[in-house]
This record gives sequence, structure tokens and C-alpha cells, in this order.
Amino acid sequence: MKETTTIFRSVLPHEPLSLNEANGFVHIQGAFLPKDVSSTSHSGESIDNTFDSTKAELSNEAAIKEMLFSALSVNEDYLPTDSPLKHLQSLDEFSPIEIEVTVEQVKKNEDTKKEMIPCTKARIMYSTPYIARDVACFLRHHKIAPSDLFFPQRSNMKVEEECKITYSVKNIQATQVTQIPLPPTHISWPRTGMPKFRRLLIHEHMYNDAQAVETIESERKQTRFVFMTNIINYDPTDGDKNNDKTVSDSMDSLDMSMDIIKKMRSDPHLFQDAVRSAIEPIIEKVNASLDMSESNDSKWLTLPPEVFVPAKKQIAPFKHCHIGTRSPLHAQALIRELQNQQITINVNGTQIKTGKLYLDFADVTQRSAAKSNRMQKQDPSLQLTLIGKDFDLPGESSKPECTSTTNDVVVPGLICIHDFVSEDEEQVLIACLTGPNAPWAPEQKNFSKTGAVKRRVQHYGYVFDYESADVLRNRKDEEEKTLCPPMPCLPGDSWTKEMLDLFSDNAVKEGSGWDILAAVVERTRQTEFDDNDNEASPVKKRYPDINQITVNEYKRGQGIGSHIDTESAFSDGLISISLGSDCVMEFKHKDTGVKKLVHLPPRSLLLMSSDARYIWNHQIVTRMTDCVNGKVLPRKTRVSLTLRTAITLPSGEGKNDTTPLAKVETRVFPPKWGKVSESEELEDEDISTPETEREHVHAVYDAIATQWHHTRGKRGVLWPGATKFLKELPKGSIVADVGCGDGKYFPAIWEAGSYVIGTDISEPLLQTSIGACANADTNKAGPQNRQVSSSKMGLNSRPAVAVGDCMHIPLQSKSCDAAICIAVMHHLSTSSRRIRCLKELSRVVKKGGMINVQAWALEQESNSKRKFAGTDVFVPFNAQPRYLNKVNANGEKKSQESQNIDEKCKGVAEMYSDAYEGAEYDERKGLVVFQRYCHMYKEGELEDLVSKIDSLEMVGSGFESGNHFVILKVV
Ligand SMILES: O=C(O)CCC(=O)C(=O)O
Ligand SMILES: [Fe+2]
Repeated sequence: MKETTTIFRSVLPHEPLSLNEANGFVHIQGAFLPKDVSSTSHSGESIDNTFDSTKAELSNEAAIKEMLFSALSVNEDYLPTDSPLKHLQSLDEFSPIEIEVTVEQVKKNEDTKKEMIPCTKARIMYSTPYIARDVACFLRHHKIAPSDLFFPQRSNMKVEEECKITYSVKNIQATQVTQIPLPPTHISWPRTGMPKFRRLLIHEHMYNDAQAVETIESERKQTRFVFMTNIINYDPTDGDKNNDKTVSDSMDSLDMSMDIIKKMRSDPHLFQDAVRSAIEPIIEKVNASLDMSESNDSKWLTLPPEVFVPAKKQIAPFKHCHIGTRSPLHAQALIRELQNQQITINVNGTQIKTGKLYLDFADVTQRSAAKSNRMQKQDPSLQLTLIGKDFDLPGESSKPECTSTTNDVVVPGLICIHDFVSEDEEQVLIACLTGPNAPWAPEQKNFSKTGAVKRRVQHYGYVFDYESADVLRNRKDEEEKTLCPPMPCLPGDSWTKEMLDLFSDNAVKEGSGWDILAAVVERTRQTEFDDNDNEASPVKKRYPDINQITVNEYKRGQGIGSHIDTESAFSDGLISISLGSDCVMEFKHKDTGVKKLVHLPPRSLLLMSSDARYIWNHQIVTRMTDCVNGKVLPRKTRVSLTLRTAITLPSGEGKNDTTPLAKVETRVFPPKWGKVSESEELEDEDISTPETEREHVHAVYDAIATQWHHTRGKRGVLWPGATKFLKELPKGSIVADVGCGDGKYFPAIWEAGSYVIGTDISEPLLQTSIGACANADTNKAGPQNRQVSSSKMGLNSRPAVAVGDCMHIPLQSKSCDAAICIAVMHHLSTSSRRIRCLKELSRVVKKGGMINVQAWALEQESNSKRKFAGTDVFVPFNAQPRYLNKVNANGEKKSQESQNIDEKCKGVAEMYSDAYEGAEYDERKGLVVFQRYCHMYKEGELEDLVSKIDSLEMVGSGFESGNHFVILKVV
């Protein structure tokens, strides 16, 4: 960390965090000491003072820094399950950026003034103040002792052995600190950034308790935040060409051209200014009634309130805003005057009538505090006392993010079966249907990049064409490549229920989502549904002809407009299976308009038949939460399976004389769009790079290279098996490290007395493997040094590295004595490419030479935080924009050089998600989330591949740290 004279101060409990601050800092104290400084160990035993600082390569402070860095960094798997740190480490971005450590003597306490004890202080820098806050809260709330931080890793920590660090028993004291000076007055809040708001819970501040009010007043002075919603109910997803013309809650009187929406989208200040001028008169009225002579604070009361508008990317960007007021009186006046009102706002000269406004108090205090408060009971009646004036509670529709509840819904023909799918099945199904092999309908293949979020869909068997509202085998132009993927089916027929369950259990173990989908379809076809429509003579209903699946993915906040599924396209009996999230489906009678709200829990099956299918519209309203029997259920990503029977309808005849279309099914997984080649063999020969790998492997590593090296490579956690393999090679071997990445294994190869030639397809990653050359003069080969130092090597040389694809390793045949290929094969997406990689390894290694291949395993240890729900999955990587390569304002990649964008970190993060395919922007954290394609190897799978190659002999195989490995000999 750079020397700095800037003073750090604690962040106050109610202080809004500043987005001006690119980094966040946590200060921890009083915990861990090198043995030579302290006199007793944490267990109270006296310790030997054998610490020899001349032996240690690092100073005490540097050693502690090293350990802290390692302990607080996210490390794949090496923390035991019971470590409290596991919780914190579930996210990559929690890795510290810099740590500054000082060890000093401090007075023990005031009474024993003389007694000085050693104390360690560290200031840890994180990428944003929000992460720093999370870490500080975590350390405090979990009462983390130094031993919790370090002990679990002892075996992995050479530094610890060398430096003999000892621990005090006291918990680590953690505070969030900042360099930003306190605002000069209590009335200011950051104007340039958006504070993170949350709803203010009534009981939190107990406004009806005079004493509490006083305390809060003195703490937070006069600032109050108000949330206002239903301003403009414009939802950009409404315009989709779906069968679902969204009948959102939009107000009837809204008469607004797309033009003004476009203008507002390009300049959110227009909306902000419009709201600000609309509320100004109310504030002025309050100000006029105030006695300005009363208090010193009077001058600030006249300051205007601040309007915070949602970020551009929000689904309903002009629906709500937050208003920061200078006084509780302002806030109350706004809530009183505007509650349930429709007002007219002036956007750049255009008059827009708002919906019925709903306002409530909001806050910017810590989320964790809010969370614990939320556990306490809430009394909704307090809402009225709070505002201090009787007025009608806003109607259901104007309540933000919440629906009302309906118990015992009766819609004739509607049946909901809970737990139709098991939790295990659900997990694997979701991983498969949202994973790398999912055949999204072409126009919706990409992750959403703009505000107009499109629901992604998949079709199997028949395409539902949203334009013609009909079912088609292929899309309009009849081209073969537009043939829709067939439905996955079971092997053979005559499946009993027991056989189905067994089959599905096994598919769960094998991570095969397609088999589970096939089993769930068959289970549905076999289900006998009660007929709640016809209680007098109950007949069971069955739908054995189901021949079409539509998969809908609803990201949080997405929905589907009110509709009745096309009658001429599908028979009676529509089935919707919900996965991943609760949701409320709204049914509205076609003629009477009667509405019924139905709660669909995850894993449930909903059958719409007879009336429910033909005379009730169904809809999922776009919103973030649902309210079921008084309980607010936040929505998560919901994946639904709509199972239907596509039909031909002879003209002129009734809906009962329909013929189901033929089933189109397959056992070739993953089902794909287009004509499936007759001979699978032919396809197997193809080793060209699939798009999935380009976007979700190559581009990702190029983009994240710097961070990868910084947060993972540098810590140099090596698989012991690989190190052992290297040690056993004859000294002086030339070792090809295929897919060497940032050269994590280079020092180990050197230490084993061999020479390395590293190849990798990612040039930026390869750059980091040679970048540490400048450290050659420190004479150290260590985790910080990828290559070998001058003293050890006799030469000031760098390792030989080359950019190259493992499909064509850029080395001559038989040029190496051995090869390692670690964590590479799990990024290859076809079996032909996996076989080719092994063939290439065997080609470059001499006869008799050894090869070590390691790849991620489907089967993870029970204590691992990694769990893979399928064989082909996306594994997210949270990237901090500051590490990413440069992009310009249009989201185009500019160059490979990495840049420092501390200042504008948050603001530009969005651009990165535009520049990189398969990356999404996490707004809350200001991070770019990349999805890495991974194929998880089942036990024995590597061995099977090896057996296909004559020139390779299996010498050993095994499992370590979540990976399968094979040791091969070239014969
Ligand atoms: O997602 C759902 O549950 C319903 C989907 C639906 O109504 C449709 O695809 O027609
Ligand atoms: Fe539908």
C-alpha cells in the first residue's frame, strides 16, 4: 500500500457509504503476533523463543500480511467446512486488494500503565466500501478469533511455520474506516452516487417513542428518505413480441409517446428534474410554515430535497425514486400530500400524469442491522401512527412490490400439486436448463444486456411461434437448421412409476438433467388428475399425448402478460411446473373480470384444464416480490416447464375433435436446434472451437487474467498430487505445462529440478506468468515469483511460454519428457475435443514419458463449498472492474492492457458486461459476473477417454481436492 498521510476515520453507523470512494477499508486489531514478540501462545503455554528472523525470508509484518492475505482471500476448497470463514468466502470479490500491517506495543490498560503488550493492526483494502462493510460486520458478528482465521490453514501455510505466529484468544476487533472526511454538516449525503436504499421498517426507529426519536434525531439529525412509487408505470418488457401482451397495472390515463421514454432513457436527469420540480411546492409550503428563528439548523431546512432515481438498467426505471429530505417534516409532508394522489409531472415540456402514488419512509442504514430487525415482529398498524394523519391505505394495486393474498382459490379446472418434482431433481434440472448446453430459442440466446430484459425460452418437440401463435415443427422458413430440438425421452417404453423414480434418482447422481426432464415428462403423462370441475362424477384426467415443452426463464422481476394459450395450437390440459422460485399467478375471468391469485411454490405442478384453460386468462405480474398469506416472498429466478399437447384442429370442428401431433423425441443429449446429423461419429471428428468455449472460456480468461493471477495464482495453492508427480520426474526433465494459465506450477517444476515450457490459449493470462520477471533480483522462487530467479537458475531467464490451443499444442512431437495438463480438460465442451487434447499430450511427450491430467469432478467432497448440479454447468466468476481490460463507452474492448479505474469503478462496470459475451453486471456490488463453461468429469470418465488412445497407458488415477486425475505413460 502506498505511503499515505491521509487520516482514516471510522465510518459512522448511520453514515451513507460513499460511492466516491473507489475502495473500502477494514481496520482490524489486536490479534496475532509473531512468536518472538509475544510471550505466551493462545493456549497459555509458554513458547520457545526460537524464532529466527534471519531465517525467515519475510519480515514479521510481511509474514502477517502474507498470512492475512491468504486467510482472507477466497480459496477454492481448503478451508474446512466448520470454518466461519466459509461463509464470507463464498464470493470471490471478498478477496482483499491490499493489506497494511503494523506491529506495535500498546498499553494493556489504564490501571497497569506500565504493562505494554504487543499488538497487531492491519488495514485491509477492498474494492468497494460495501464489501468492506460486509467484511467488518461479518468479523464482528461472528466474533472471529485469530485462530479461526489461521488455524484451518496451518498445513498449507509455509509462512506460518517459518514465522511462528501466535494468537491471542480475544476476538478480532474490526471497524470499517474511510479516508473521506466527515461531511461538514449533518445534512449532506453523497450527491454524485446513489446511496443503497432499503425500506424503513416501522419498528426500527419507533417514531411514536419520543425518547427513541430523540436519540435517532441526534444521531441522524434531520435527514429522512422517502420512497415513492407508481410514478410512471412503464415496463420496457411490455413491448416484447410474445403471445403475452402485458396488461400491466399501468394507469389508464397514461398518454405518453415512446419518444419521451426514449429521451428519459438516454438522460435520466429528465425524470429526476421532473420529480424534483413536482415536489418543490410541497417543500416550499412546509418551509413557509416553519419558524426560522427557532434553531441554528434553520438555514438547511430551506435546502431542496434530493431525488435519487433508479439505475438505468432497472426493469421499471421510471416507476419509482427515492427522495432525500432535509427534515422529517419535509418527508412527512411529502407522504401526506402525495399519498394515493395522481399528479402531473413535466418531463422536458411533456405533461405526464402519474399513477396513484405510493410513498413510504426509506433508509440507507446497514443491511445487516435491518436484517436482524426484520426478524422481530412488525406491527403494520404503526404505519398510520408514524405518518400521523389518517388517510386511506393505498389500494392493493398501488402497494409496491407486493400482491395481496387469496386463500382457497377456486377456479374450475385448476389443480396444483405440491412437490411434484423433488429438490434434487429441481437442482439438476435448473443447472441443465440454464447451463451451457441449453438450446435457447435463437433470438433470445444472449444474456440480456439492455434495460429491456427479455424472458428467455426454449422449445422442445414443437416451437410455439409467438408471431403466428401456432405450433410449428420448424420455424417459418422451413430451413433444416431451424428445426426445433426434439423432446428428451426415456430409453425404451413401459415405464412403471417405480422404474421412473429409480431412473430419475440415478440421473440426479449422474448430473444428467436431460434424463430427469424425460422422466418428469413421463411422470406427468402418467399422472391421474382429480377432476375438480366435475365433482358429481369424478373422472380422472390424463394427458398421455404431451408432445411439447416450453421452458420459460423468469429473472427476478420478469413476468408474462395476461393470455389464454392458443386454442387451435394446444389441446385441453396445460401443465406448468415451477422450478427455483415461488411465484403468484393471476387468473382473470374472460367475461366477469374476476381475479384469483394462485401461489405456485417451487417444484409444484399446476394443471389448467376446462374453464381454467379456456375462459380464464393467466398472467404473472412483473414484480420483485409476491405476498402470500401475509408473508412477503422475494422472487428468485424461476424456470418453468410448460408441458402441452400440440394439435391439428380439423377446420370447422370443435375443440374436442383434435388430433395430437406426433411426438418428436430424442436420446441424443443435449437436444439441439437444426437437423441432428445421422452419424454421430462424423460430428465427433470436429475439433473446431465451439462458441460456448470462445465466449465462456477463452474470452472469460482473457478478461479476468489480471484478477485471476492476483487473487488465485499468487497464492500458489497447488494440488499435492501434481507437486508429487513433478518431484518424481527425473531431474532435468523438460515438462510441458499445457494450459499453464498464469504459471502457478512453474516454481514447483523448477524446484523439482526440471524445466518448463508453458502453453495457454489465453495470452493475457500467459502474460501474467512472465510478468513477475522483475522480481528476479529478490532471488526467490515462491508464490510471488512465477519464474525462476537468477541465483537459482544461473541465468536471469524467464520460462519459455507460448500461446497455443491444446488442440494443436505448439510443440514438436516427442519434444518433452513429461507433461502436465491441470484444470484444462474441464473447459473442453465436446468429447472429440477432450480426446484430441489427450492425443496432443501424448504426441509432444517422448515414449516412456509421463503425463498428469487433472480435471474437475462432478463428485465433490461433502465439505466442499462447490457443488455441481450437472455435468455441464456455468461456474460464475465475480470480476472486479478495476482488474478488467479496457473497454470504451460503447462497451467495446479496446486493448489488452489492464487499467486502473478506481475512480469510476462502479460507473463503468456496466460497460464490461456489454463488452464481454456471457458477462452480467451485478449492480449492487458493482461487479461483472462471468460465466465459465465447465464439464464435470464423472468417476471413470477420464479413464474411458484414455482407453480410446492407443499410445497412452494408465499408470494411476485418483481423486483429490475435487478433481479427478490420471497419471499416464506414453507407450
Ligand atoms: O411460466 C408459467 O408457469 C406459465 C407459462 C405460460 O403461461 C405459457 O408459456 O403460456
Ligand atoms: Fe400460458
